[in-house]
Amino acid sequence: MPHRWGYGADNGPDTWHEKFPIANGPRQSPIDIVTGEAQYDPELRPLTLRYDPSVSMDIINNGHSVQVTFADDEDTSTLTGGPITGTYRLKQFHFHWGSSDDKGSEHTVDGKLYPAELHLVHWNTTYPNFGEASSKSDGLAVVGVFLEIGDENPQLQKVFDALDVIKAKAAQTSFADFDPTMLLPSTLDYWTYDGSLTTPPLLESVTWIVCKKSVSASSAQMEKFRGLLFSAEGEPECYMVDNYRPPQPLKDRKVRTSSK
Ligand SMILES: Cc1cc(C)cc(S(N)(=O)=O)c1
Ligand SMILES: [Zn+2]
Repeated sequence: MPHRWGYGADNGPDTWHEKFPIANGPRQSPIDIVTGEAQYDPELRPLTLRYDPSVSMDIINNGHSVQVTFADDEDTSTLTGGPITGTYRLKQFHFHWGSSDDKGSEHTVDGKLYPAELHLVHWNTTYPNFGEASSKSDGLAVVGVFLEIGDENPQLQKVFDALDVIKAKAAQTSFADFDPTMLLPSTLDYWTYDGSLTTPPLLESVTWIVCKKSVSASSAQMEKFRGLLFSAEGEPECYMVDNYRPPQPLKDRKVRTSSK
């Protein structure tokens, strides 16, 4: 059985470079966002996120995260504006979280870790499909939203309620009529930089758009993420926690901000 990548001691982020040498590439993600060094760019436009709940399909435990997938054969749910040109189509969203509330996000802000991070993944429709786009330098755009411990989040509760039936790796269930707009913060000011997928194959094809404002989740809701398993049915149980890559070197990149 191939030695699959993961987040454990013997297959975690520090080992990924062995099979995916791009792990040490020039535009890897996530990064620590140093707010004082982010450059305000007046040419950055507001984000336009137009999501249609009718194209949400199912929710899956993919062995690395919990992911909600969308039908992406038309421009039904799109990202335009912001730092990108053209139209990017929503493909899926997923989360990264910790084993406790003091860690879990992938991006950090002035060294601060959040308990979780939502990633809304979009692909550039100048390419024929997600697979083709994922290998192009301008192929993907991922909107990151931090989760903070606070009031229970009724919109997120629909995601948490589905987790009981997808506990093990490869489990999935239908997840229709979900509007991811409800997961977004009230204002969409953002930082943006050129980066990569944060898990293998770590392709350097992502324009990252990290929202400055976070959304809330209660500690009890966060605990539900931690009941998921990395392991499949019939395998020794391994709880899905700490599925985040730590910040990577900024190297020759600048982070821009949409607001002063
Ligand atoms: C492997 C991978 C695939 C996708 C679509 C998105 C990511 S991430 N965590 O960079 O948003 C990783
Ligand atoms: Zn992610």
